[in-house]
Parts: sequence; structure tokens; C-alpha cells
Amino acid sequence: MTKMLASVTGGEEAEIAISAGADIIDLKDPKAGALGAVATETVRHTVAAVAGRRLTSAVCGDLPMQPETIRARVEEIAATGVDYVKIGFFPSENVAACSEILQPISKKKRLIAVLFADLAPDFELLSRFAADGFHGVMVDTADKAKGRLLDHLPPARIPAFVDRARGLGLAVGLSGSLEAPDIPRLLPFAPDFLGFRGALCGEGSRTRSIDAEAVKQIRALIPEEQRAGRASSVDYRLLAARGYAPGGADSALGTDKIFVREFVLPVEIGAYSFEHGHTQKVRFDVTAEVLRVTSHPEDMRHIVSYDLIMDGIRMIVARGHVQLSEALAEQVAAHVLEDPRVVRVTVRVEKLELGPAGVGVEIERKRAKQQPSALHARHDHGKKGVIS
Ligand SMILES: O=C[C@H](O)COP(=O)(O)O
Repeated sequence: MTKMLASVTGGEEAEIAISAGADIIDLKDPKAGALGAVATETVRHTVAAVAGRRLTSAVCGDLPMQPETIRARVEEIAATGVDYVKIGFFPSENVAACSEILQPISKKKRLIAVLFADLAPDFELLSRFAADGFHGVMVDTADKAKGRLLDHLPPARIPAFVDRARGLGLAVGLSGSLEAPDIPRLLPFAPDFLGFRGALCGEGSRTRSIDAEAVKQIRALIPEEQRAGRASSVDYRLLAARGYAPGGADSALGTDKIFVREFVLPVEIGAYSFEHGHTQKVRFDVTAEVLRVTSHPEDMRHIVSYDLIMDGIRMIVARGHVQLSEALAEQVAAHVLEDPRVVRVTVRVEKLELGPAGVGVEIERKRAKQQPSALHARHDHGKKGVIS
């Protein structure tokens, strides 16, 4: 299951994050940069105070890409007893050398390579990290003022990154100014962890202190593993909605309709030869009938996000040429029905450049009774279980 990583500045914030349910306590000084490091002594004390109640990690700072500087710093942080050491790899011709020099340390400490979605990350580096014994790879953002992870690494590009990392045996983390609505969009990729700082702080400002209420709200959106000695805070309705558990929403509450209208994308589509090798504008209109889980919807736990529909369409379109509008509509309908709360979906696909206005197809599909959730299937595949 996906773990929640909370970046904290020291022992006091660590306790807040622990009591609000974070799985990984990550030491970081947000005032000192994207991967700003806290004092090594603070890492040591906090790790000792956490005392195995949670996994711990620490960043090494926004270091120059100089192999010897990085090696020395990673050794210093590793010696604190922290479980994971996170190392930022900024674009440089020295990246391979900086990774390679860490080989001996990676044999005794779990290292996480951090790439930055807003700095044109080179995912070819993943095989370098795997060869050098890294435990995992994480994507973050370097400039927190310039957008969230999904602004730089859109959902359609995430499967390629996740699949590649998984194929190399690397754990996968996603972060970068993530906010609550990003969580249901990222969970289907089954990352090993999602990392947060800004969303846990007062007024969403990552340089303020973390706030217990904000941590709890984020925690509630990530299905939680049962932890010994802790009353479970699992929201079973959420789990059901994500396909992690049998059961479903309260049918007595009936359904709502969510919709996406006039969503236009360039698509490689068409059966004629003149339609191959280039894109044409296609308009999507989708309405999904969703089971309600509460009569008082308050946050992301209680809804099916229309972002999931748009993300799905983008991912399907990114797979390449499709011959028929009908086939495209079927794929979109199947994707939307993967959410077990969707009972019926209408999909209209219109090519906008072939006729006076639009030409296309509209289909309606219902969830077949007892149809096993595709999300079940995805998660049953464990680490390989990502949308492709
Ligand atoms: O490791 C994760 C981060 O600390 C993310 O920080 P952020 O949510 O402020 O971008």
C-alpha cells in the first residue's frame, strides 16, 4: 500500500506527524531549499526520539553535483541511524559519477534518488541508480513557486516513469507541492509513498509549522495499513471506493452525476490513411453516475473527482493511434467504470475537423452486476499494478 511521507523539521513536528498517522518521518528544512537539510544532530536526535515507531528519512541538502561532496554528506546522514537517505540529483554532467560513488554506501543504507519534475528529469538515469544499488527513486519539484508535480509531470507521463522504476526493482515516491485533490489522481499508480510538506502546514505554506489537522486530512485520503497498537483510522468507504475492499457505498443514498464537458484534445485517430501520422481535434463529453457515500460531502474522501476522468482520457490518448471513435469511447467508458462507485457512464467522442461541426459517437455503459473491479485487479498485481 502507498505510505504517507511527512517532511518535518525536527522532533516536535515529528510527534505531530506521528500522532496524525504519517508512515515515514522525513527530516527536511523547507527554508533551506527543495531538499534543504536540517542539522545532522537534529536528524540523530529525531531518529532516536522516533525510536522505531515509524520509518525515518532525511535529505542531504541541495548539494552541488560533486561526487566527493555528495559521498561525504550521504555518509554523515547515513550514520545518524535514519532508515532512508534522500539525495537530490540536479541536472549536471556529473550525475552518473555522483550516483556511482554511492555504491558502497548503498550496500548498507537504503538510498533514495530524488529527481525534479520541473528540471526536465532524465528518466534514463533510473537504470544508473538501480545499478548502483539505490533502494528507490522519487520525483519532487525544485521550485515550489512554479506549480505542483502534475503541472510538470502530467498523469499521462507517470506510468512510463513508474513502470520503468518498478521494472528495475526500485521503490517509487511521488511528491512536489501535492494537495488533497492530487491524492486520488496519484493513488491509482500505486506509488510506494506520497510525500508532503506544504499541504501539512498552516495556510499550505511549507515554511510554516506543520498543523495536526492538516496532516490528519491528508492522512485520511490515503488508505492506511493496520498498525499494531493503534486504533485503525481506515475509512472503509474510501477503501471500498478505491477498490481495496469488498463492499461499497450506501445504495440508499442513491447516485449523483459528475461530468466533463467539451474537453478537447489533439488525438491520433481515424481509419483513413489521410488520418494517420498526425493529430486532429477530438471533443469528449463524459457523464458518470456515481454512488453517494454520504449525505454531507465535505472533502475528497466523499467524491469521485472529475480529474480522474480527464486524467484517464489523457492517458488513453497518449497510447497512440486509435482507428475508431467507437473504440476510443469504449476505452474511456471502461476507464471510468474502473472506479467501483461509478454505476453508469455516457461517453461522447466527436471529431471536430471532419465535418461541418462534429462527427462521432455516443455510448452508454453500465457496471455489469458482480463485475470485479478493475482497480482490484490493478492493486492485486502489487508493484506492477499500474495503469498502462
Ligand atoms: O519529500 C516531500 C516533500 O517534502 C514535499 O514538499 P512539498 O509538499 O512542500 O513540495
